[in-house]
Amino acid sequence: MGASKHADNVFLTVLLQDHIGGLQVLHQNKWIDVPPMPGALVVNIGDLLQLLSNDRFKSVEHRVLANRVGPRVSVPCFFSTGMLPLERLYGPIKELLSEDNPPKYRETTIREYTAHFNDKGLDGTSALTHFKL
Ligand SMILES: O=C(O)CCC(=O)C(=O)O
Ligand SMILES: [Fe+2]
Repeated sequence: MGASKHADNVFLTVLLQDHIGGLQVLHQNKWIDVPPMPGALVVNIGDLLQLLSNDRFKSVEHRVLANRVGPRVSVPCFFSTGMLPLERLYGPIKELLSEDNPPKYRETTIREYTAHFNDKGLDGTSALTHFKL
């Protein structure tokens, strides 16, 4: 199993890796290995937390290389309302906004956001761009 470059379409992901590894994060335009550590959980910021925090927290672009000795098992736990048909709107948290920090994103529902993310596919671009003001 591998995964091409993407950021998660959730608020937060908590990930348990096995000893095989293969997860890489994009840092300063370079792919960096996230070495597996026994008992450690990897916490990834997702696109929705980036949107809520008005870019204060940036979602991490990551990928998984499959060309390692396998088999590989990973257990990601995604924090989101998922596909629940909620009409609730999410946008940059009002308390964080000011004249110097105007909203960078329009409000959206998790349903709309997820639909856009899925339609777009893992083409290496950020789904957030679509919601930028
Ligand atoms: O398997 C992994 O280490 C990460 C998987 C992943 O990026 C995802 O499910 O979004
Ligand atoms: Fe991911």
